[in-house]
Amino acid sequence: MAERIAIVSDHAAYAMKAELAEHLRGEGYDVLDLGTTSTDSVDYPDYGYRMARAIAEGEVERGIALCGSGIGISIAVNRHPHCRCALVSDGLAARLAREHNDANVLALGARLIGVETARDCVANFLATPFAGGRHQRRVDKLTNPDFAKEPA
Ligand SMILES: O=C(CO)[C@H](O)[C@H](O)[C@H](O)COP(=O)(O)O
Repeated sequence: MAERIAIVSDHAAYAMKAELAEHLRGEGYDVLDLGTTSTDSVDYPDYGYRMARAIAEGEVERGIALCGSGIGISIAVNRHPHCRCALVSDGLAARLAREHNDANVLALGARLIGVETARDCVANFLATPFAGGRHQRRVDKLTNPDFAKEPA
């Protein structure tokens, strides 16, 4: 069965969201588009919330979140403790976000990168498994900050 991927953006990234959603559908993914639905001005925290809710409720395991810079939406998604959202602007960072950080949301800035770069980021994000090992211990400390402690 096709993996379901959620995608959200604010108005600043509406066009890039539409482009990525179409591309992903062409690649065979089941794309859950959680808005926004036009270039009318909206507030990115509301869309970060939608993404976080889709993950919390098990509708998707992974998602893509966009705004003008990617900064606002990544902060918004990361306010929700079950989300590990990585803001990236190249394919290598997208790969490392999966490999080392087990990121479950990829954030992109539509005003800062072009659509080809965005596609490359998405492709790397979706294709790369989490490496586990030493990275699992660190991700556990992100999931439960009580596990993090003063370094020795
Ligand atoms: O959160 C952001 C900046 O860190 C995003 O780029 C937003 O998309 C941006 O702030 C929206 O700006 P606008 O002037 O309201 O279009």
